[in-house]
Amino acid sequence: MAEEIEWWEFDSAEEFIDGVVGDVTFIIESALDARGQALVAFPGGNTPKPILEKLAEAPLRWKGVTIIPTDERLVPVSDPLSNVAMLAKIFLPKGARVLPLNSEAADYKLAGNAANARLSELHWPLDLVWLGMGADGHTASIFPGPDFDEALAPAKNVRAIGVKPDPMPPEAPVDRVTLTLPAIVEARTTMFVINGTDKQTVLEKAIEDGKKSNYPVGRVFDALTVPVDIYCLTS
Ligand SMILES: O=C(O)[C@H](O)[C@@H](O)[C@H](O)[C@H](O)COP(=O)(O)O
Repeated sequence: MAEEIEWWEFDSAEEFIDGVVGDVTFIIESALDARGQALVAFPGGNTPKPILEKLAEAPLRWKGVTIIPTDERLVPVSDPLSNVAMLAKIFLPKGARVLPLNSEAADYKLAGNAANARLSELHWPLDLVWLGMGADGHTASIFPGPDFDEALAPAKNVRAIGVKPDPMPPEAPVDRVTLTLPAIVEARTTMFVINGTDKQTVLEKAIEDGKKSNYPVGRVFDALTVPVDIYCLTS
């Protein structure tokens, strides 16, 4: 279980955005200073969009930054559900490198294998994994279903796998590729950014239940060893 969990609650969207942007900027800047490059994973969904747009205005040396999605919905990049399309649109103009997890692979398992091969060429671990959470307690694309156990305990050095959620999440009912639990927990820093008191209640329960949790996010918390910051917009 994460040794230290710090909750940051905001009732103003502006302060929530500024709070997350300030901390992510600091983490990227520190990685650039220490290693000359930064490797970060950003989530998809709706909550991060205005935060990412503000983050892109930060005066960072974006050319040294590689960004991957924490997970990807297996849709064409022209689809509004595409996570990498959102990241590419915001950060490619800044000169950052944005790497996709999706591919033209024939099925979701092959797409996972292709993503994993691509990721193996990066300098691990991640400097930052920024995670979102669905109201159903999924995080990244770690969902209940046939791939759940593999996402939590994949073969050695497997950082991404294909996932078929069961049940499918109504907001984006498609197959996915996700970072695996080991790829997430080895990150130098971890943050969760969530929106709404319903999600806050789910996350509190998941953390309390840990290993016994029915929520994927509870299983992730149980495995985390670094301090975790949770940013929550409560209004
Ligand atoms: O589905 C994805 O692509 C995600 O990366 C996912 O884990 C997301 O963070 C949550 O579903 C929350 O999404 P919202 O912020 O849109 O509620």
